[in-house]
Amino acid sequence: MQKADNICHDPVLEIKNLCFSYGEQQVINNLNFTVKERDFVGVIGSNGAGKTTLMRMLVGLLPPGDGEIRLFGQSIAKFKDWERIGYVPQKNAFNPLFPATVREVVLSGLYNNKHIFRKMTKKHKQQCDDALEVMRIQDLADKRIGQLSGGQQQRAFLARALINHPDLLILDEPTVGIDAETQASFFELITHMHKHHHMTFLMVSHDIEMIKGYLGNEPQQVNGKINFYVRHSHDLENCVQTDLQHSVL
Ligand SMILES: Nc1ncnc2c1ncn2[C@@H]1O[C@H](COP(=O)(O)OP(=O)(O)OP(=O)(O)O)[C@@H](O)[C@H]1O
Repeated sequence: MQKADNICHDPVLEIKNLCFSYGEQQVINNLNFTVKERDFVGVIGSNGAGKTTLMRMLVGLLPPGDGEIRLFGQSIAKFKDWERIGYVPQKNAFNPLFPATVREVVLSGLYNNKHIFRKMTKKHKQQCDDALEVMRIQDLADKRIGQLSGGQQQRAFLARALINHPDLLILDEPTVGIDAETQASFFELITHMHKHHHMTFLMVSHDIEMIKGYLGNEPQQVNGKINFYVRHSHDLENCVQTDLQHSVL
């Protein structure tokens, strides 16, 4: 295995003096935090602590309040490379009649708002097939998303987040509402990806045992009610990029 520590420590995300309020209610108060390439960050906190608010700011769905957010070295106000960030939002209960197929859900990950009417090319179709294959859900491609089990749906949403080969993957309580066994295998999948691919992870979870098991017992930082547990890239054995398609998940 090749060791190349020096290429693994660029900051992916820098948060400086960040504050955020909904009206009079202050939710995030003077948050400072840096995530470096290939770190795995677990975000733990009680209900209403502001975790989802923070994630939504980081993916550009909420305008940041006071302070600064930098993504891949660039101020979020100027940041345009949204393909570099994959996002699995909090799971919502699906109406089984929701008309989109798994393939359509995964393909929607290719388009940001500006390109929603972009024509689908052969390359896009191949990217979609690759993401379905990586998540081992090719056989579900033409099923309606609402017909899938909770665990299968989460694989579909993960495939959607991976379709652009993101450098940073943000997951907001990805296993909520899923049985314990499926949760454990989902977590195994994520940690396998962390160890074997050149990706940085930020994951909100209520599963303190799983977070501690992978990231250690003590949070690296506490901000208000939000605790950040971290496993740094330099704790991993190698920093070599691996193509998602060429490893067995
Ligand atoms: N759109 C909104 N408008 C006003 N207040 C909001 C809005 N979204 C969230 N809040 C409030 O902000 C606080 C933080 O909410 P947020 O969803 O970020 O917390 P959380 O840590 O993700 O909680 P949970 O663990 O329950 O998902 C809560 O008090 C919530 O009621």
